[in-house]
Amino acid sequence: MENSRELQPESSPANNNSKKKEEKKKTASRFRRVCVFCGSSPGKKASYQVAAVQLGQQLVERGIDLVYGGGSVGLMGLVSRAVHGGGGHVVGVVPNGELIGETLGEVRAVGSMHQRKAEMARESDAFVALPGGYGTLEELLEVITWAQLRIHHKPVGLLNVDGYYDSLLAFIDKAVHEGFVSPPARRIIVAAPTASDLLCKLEEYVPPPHDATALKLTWGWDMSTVSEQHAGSIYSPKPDMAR
Ligand SMILES: C/C(=C\CNc1ncnc2c1ncn2[C@@H]1O[C@H](COP(=O)(O)O)[C@@H](O)[C@H]1O)CO
Repeated sequence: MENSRELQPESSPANNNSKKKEEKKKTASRFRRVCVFCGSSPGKKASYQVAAVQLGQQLVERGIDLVYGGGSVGLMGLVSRAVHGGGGHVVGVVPNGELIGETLGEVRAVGSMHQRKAEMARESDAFVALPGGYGTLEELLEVITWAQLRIHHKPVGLLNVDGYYDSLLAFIDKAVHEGFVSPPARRIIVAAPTASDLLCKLEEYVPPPHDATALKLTWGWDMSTVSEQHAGSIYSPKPDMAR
């Protein structure tokens, strides 16, 4: 006997509703904004550039805004154009007076490079690093260090395109082995080879437990405005903990 679902015409309201539900399920994210660190150069392999575009497309598909350093060059340009071109919202955080070339979406001017990193971190619910150079590594390691110090509890993802970050991950494993990084702190870094896999892992991320000796620091600025902006934000620690 034919069941009722099979009897529904393609465009029936019942089918449309279930399609909408399916779409919502596929795109729902716990993140409002994700900060992306990536090369101001495109890199030599096409796979790095493809990954930047795919990450942008994944953000749009999941309804997540992009926060980034505001540049239009290299992988930065590719990911921001993918988000903006796909109808997503882009927030570029740029130090006053810095030459950034073409700008897309919302541009936030800050007073210095240090303020830029703080603003990008503060405005985001999670971080993703694509392949990049010194600037990318510095930004990545800073948010990892801030997570270790419990300044924030947001997930940090490494998009390990074509094994670009294998040697960094091996080095960090060595640092654990040699007693300079604790095993729980190693778990701060979430790595995956594709944007889709990485975002799925970040959605499920649970901050590691902290050892009793770990420092508990604050952001170091007045958080009142930010707390209001981020009311109901994910990973908000208990009131007695630093945000
Ligand atoms: C307009 C020109 C260069 C623009 N360069 C940058 N614009 C914005 N943000 C940048 C730029 N260079 C570095 N950053 C930040 O560091 C990361 C990339 O550094 P990397 O050394 O290339 O890995 C990136 O996430 C930015 O936040 C002149 O051509």
